Amino acid sequence: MAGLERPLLLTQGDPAGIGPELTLRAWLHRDQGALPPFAVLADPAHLERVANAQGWTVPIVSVDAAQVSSAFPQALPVIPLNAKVFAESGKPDPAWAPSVIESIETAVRLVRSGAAPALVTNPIAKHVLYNAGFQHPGHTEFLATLAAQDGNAYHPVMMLWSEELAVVPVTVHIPLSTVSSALTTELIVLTGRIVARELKERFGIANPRLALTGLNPHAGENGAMGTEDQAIIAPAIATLRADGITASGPLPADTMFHARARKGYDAALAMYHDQALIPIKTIAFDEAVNVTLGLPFVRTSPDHGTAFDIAGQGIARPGSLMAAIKLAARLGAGAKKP
Ligand SMILES: NC(=O)C1=CN([C@@H]2O[C@H](COP(=O)(O)OP(=O)(O)OC[C@H]3O[C@@H](n4cnc5c(N)ncnc54)[C@H](O)[C@@H]3O)[C@@H](O)[C@H]2O)C=CC1
Ligand SMILES: NCC(=O)COP(=O)(O)O
Repeated sequence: MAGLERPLLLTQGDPAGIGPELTLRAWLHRDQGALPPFAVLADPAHLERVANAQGWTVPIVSVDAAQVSSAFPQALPVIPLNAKVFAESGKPDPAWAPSVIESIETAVRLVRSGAAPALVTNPIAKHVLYNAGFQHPGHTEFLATLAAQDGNAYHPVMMLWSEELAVVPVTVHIPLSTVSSALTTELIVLTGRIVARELKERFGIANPRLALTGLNPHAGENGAMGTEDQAIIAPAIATLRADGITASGPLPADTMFHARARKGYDAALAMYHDQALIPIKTIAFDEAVNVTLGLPFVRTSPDHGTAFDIAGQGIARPGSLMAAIKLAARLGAGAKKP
């Protein structure tokens, strides 16, 4: 792929999920998908077992970061983890949590050292990691913690992006019952500023148009169906506009995702996880990409999860992972080497 001088790094994800087989599939589809060179940080023996179980011919080669691009045309380059993995597809086990975490930490270290322009994370199952003591809600927050090792603070923003629609949940992995208390004008303004800045700088949209949902039915029906829309969201929109950002809303969430409405904005900021993710996964499940904004490096991921129900059956579709690889390459092409 033109413009990308360094290879991308993929993390292993949950080794019992569909990440390993999708990574193998992405490499097999590398030419027809016009994918740039990438390596995966994983246990090569585990990947070999997954490939053999499917009867797929995928040569796997252990490399260091400097050898990835030259190895990629002939074999799937793997940067080996210290942790060994004996996972069974479809059978999640917290025993593999150290390998999952090692893969993410190593990928971030390599990206920050300049060895790679971007990372693409394979899906992790949050509850499995929590059972092993993992303290972060998901990748998004963990990556911000790892980034902060440089002494700066980062507010990570989750954006699900596709050609058709981009959505941002302002609150992310919290119980629905706590959304109202977590939602503040400051949080919405901070999120909106990051989205506007990165749509401009990373996605090349000169004047990004943001549309903000309300929280309540009919965006609160003038306060009769809830007060957050007028008391919290409307002032945030006023502040964003005062910043010079094109922002509309609060809009009733039920009518802002149909095809005509989508033409009116570049990103929809929704107030909670499912309000944002249901429309994009309905419209573009096989193409949408999860991209983290607000970090000092590029990170993308497929929109789906570990899909333990189909892992190891060879039927998982690689479209979203391949889209994540392509978007990482596009955004990473502009990333400066430290
Ligand atoms: N970026 C990440 O690390 C993400 C991780 N997750 C994690 O994944 C786990 C499972 O989450 P679920 O809600 O069940 O969502 P999921 O996306 O894993 O699965 C939902 C449904 O979609 C199907 N599906 C998913 N990806 C597919 C693919 N590539 N091809 C064909 N079918 C596919 C599955 O078989 C399942 O029926 C959770 O523990 C969650 O934490 C979920 C979303 C993103
Ligand atoms: N539903 C999206 C999701 O769970 C992705 O989370 P993250 O692991 O990318 O933070």
